[in-house]
Amino acid sequence: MPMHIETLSLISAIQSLALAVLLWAGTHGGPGAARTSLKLRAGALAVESAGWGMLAAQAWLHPAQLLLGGNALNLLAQGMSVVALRMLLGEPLRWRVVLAIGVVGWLGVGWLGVVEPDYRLRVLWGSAAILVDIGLRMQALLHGGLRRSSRARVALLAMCSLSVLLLLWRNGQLWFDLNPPANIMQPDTANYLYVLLSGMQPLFLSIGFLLLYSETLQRELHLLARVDALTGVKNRLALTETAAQLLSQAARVGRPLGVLMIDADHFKSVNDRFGHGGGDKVLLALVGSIRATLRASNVIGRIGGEEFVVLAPDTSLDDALVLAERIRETVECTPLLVDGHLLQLTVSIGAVAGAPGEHDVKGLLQRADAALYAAKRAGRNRVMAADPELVRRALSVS
Ligand SMILES: Nc1nc2c(ncn2[C@@H]2O[C@H](COP(=O)(O)OP(=O)(O)OP(=O)(O)O)[C@@H](O)[C@H]2O)c(=O)[nH]1
Repeated sequence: MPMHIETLSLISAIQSLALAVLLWAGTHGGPGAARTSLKLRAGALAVESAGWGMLAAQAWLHPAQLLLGGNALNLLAQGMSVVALRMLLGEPLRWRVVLAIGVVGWLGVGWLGVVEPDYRLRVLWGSAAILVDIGLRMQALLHGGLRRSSRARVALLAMCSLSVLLLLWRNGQLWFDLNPPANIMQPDTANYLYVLLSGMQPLFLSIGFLLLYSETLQRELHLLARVDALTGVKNRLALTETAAQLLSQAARVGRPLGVLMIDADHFKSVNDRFGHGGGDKVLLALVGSIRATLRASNVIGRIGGEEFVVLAPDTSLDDALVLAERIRETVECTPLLVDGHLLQLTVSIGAVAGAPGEHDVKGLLQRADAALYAAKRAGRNRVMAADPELVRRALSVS
């Protein structure tokens, strides 16, 4: 079938531009870094489109203009895509490396195209630069904290591998074919195939990038839905999930799980005195005090207004009581400065330990809550352990 490199290039230019517009249109909303990466990817597509446009308009361009301009745009687009992908994955951007690859690649291609023309070496040089860029992408995909099952990861890794194969085939064909094309514009089946396949890459890479973008948003939403916006600790949903995991773990290793339910005393009066904003600052400071007494394996979450839960793996009831007393003492002995006034906050704590093999998170939290209720009733600023009779009574009250 007769084909024209110019026509193929024009189709790729239009396709890349359309993709750039689509991706740009999708950059509204979404969290900061992911949105910026999508914009960068859209920008790369626009630059790539201009590169294809130059190839399509080769009849009106001087060969040196086409060579230097086309390769500059191509290398720039590759570099921008690498940085966009790494940004989306939260990996170090390595933009200096990317810039150096682009500049060295472009200078080499220019030298081998204008000063000492050698088509095969020029393609090899340009391909080497693009291969390093692809390597940076694959490295980010392999180490970027994506789940192994991530579809976007698989799709993009496959695309990168195909790009490598295409470059290897292109160079192999130039070095080992008996009758290789003398330049990209020559009407030749290998050239048609190369231009056609490289022209399809922006489409497939963009689909992979969008898949990755959507996975990233889902992951961020999942995390956001599990964090308490004020204090940054786990919220009720996340804490219940973690408690269930820790209980299963405790059952597996045959060790108890300590649970503390902590509630600030007379917090309403704090709000009345300092306003809601001042109360929020006190809650933040309270989390800081509690955290200061915890071990790395302990987990803290906020399950209500001024109510927190601490999960302590491998902790018996006795040890949980010791930990609770340490928290109570730390809070009592740490005066808080709110709007220039010193505030002496205290907490009441209910302590319980999930027996090895226990799986009922709700029941465990109810027991801790009953112990907390008892600590409040007994005068506040104290620690109480759950006892069965107390729990029975508390549950019949609620
Ligand atoms: N500043 C602030 N206050 C909150 C927040 N969530 C709940 N509160 C307040 O916490 C107070 C809790 O009051 P109560 O349940 O009566 O308890 P308390 O005054 O601490 O009394 P005891 O728990 O019985 O010692 C209420 O005034 C709520 O408005 C919050 O996110 N920020």
